Amino acid sequence: MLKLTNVNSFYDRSHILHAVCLDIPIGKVTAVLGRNGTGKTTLLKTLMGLTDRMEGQINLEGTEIGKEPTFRRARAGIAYVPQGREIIPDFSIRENILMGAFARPDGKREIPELVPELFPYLMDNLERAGGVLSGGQQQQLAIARALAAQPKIILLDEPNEGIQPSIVEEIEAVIIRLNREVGLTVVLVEQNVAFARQAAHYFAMMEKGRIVVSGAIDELSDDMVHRHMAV
Ligand SMILES: Nc1ncnc2c1ncn2[C@@H]1O[C@H](COP(=O)(O)OP(=O)(O)OP(=O)(O)O)[C@@H](O)[C@H]1O
Repeated sequence: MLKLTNVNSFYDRSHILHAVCLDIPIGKVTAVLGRNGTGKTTLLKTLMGLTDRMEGQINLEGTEIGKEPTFRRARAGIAYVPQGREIIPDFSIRENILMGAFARPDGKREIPELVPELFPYLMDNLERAGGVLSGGQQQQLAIARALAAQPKIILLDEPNEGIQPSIVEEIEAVIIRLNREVGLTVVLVEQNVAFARQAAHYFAMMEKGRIVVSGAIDELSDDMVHRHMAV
């Protein structure tokens, strides 16, 4: 279990997450849902230690990690694919992928073995600059970079945002495979409820920095979606 207990999180003096308690089961997909600005990205950043300050506990399979710096959380097996992807445009595909390898437990810098299978385009174009890729290819690259750390848990922030529809289905299929076939634990921030229902086992709905309802995905009712996600 990745377990958050009474987590409060801050940017400078702005108090964004309020008393968040959430159990994220290992080996499953948990979807984090909610309107824009409700703190979904902040929840992922807090798990990575990327907000200015946090109070409360984050426990990963019995070890408290809430006070650890980001690189130790990465070494502990948590990888982060940020919203907007944050590819370095002047670095090649290879260099962008290998940036993720800094957190590999054995210190090796290698293209992860899943890349040829999941993202053949990237494998065939390793020397191309990251900046010339389409949004969908950059999303693939950001996932490949996360996999280079050999993570146990992958945090995905709106992986389909701004991606052409033809590639959305490919990315969705990869996310499902990463869980069902590779066995990764996935925390998925998602606006597309249909995909969340398809991919996730559990959900957490956020409103104003709080988790207002959570549970098994088949307990996510249309009424909850309407109440907490309609604009
Ligand atoms: N670096 C920052 N400094 C101060 N406030 C911030 C910062 N980043 C985000 N916020 C604020 O924190 C709140 C939650 O933002 P967050 O990005 O976590 O929401 P979100 O649910 O992920 O929204 P979106 O779907 O738009 O990404 C918002 O009010 C936002 O303005």
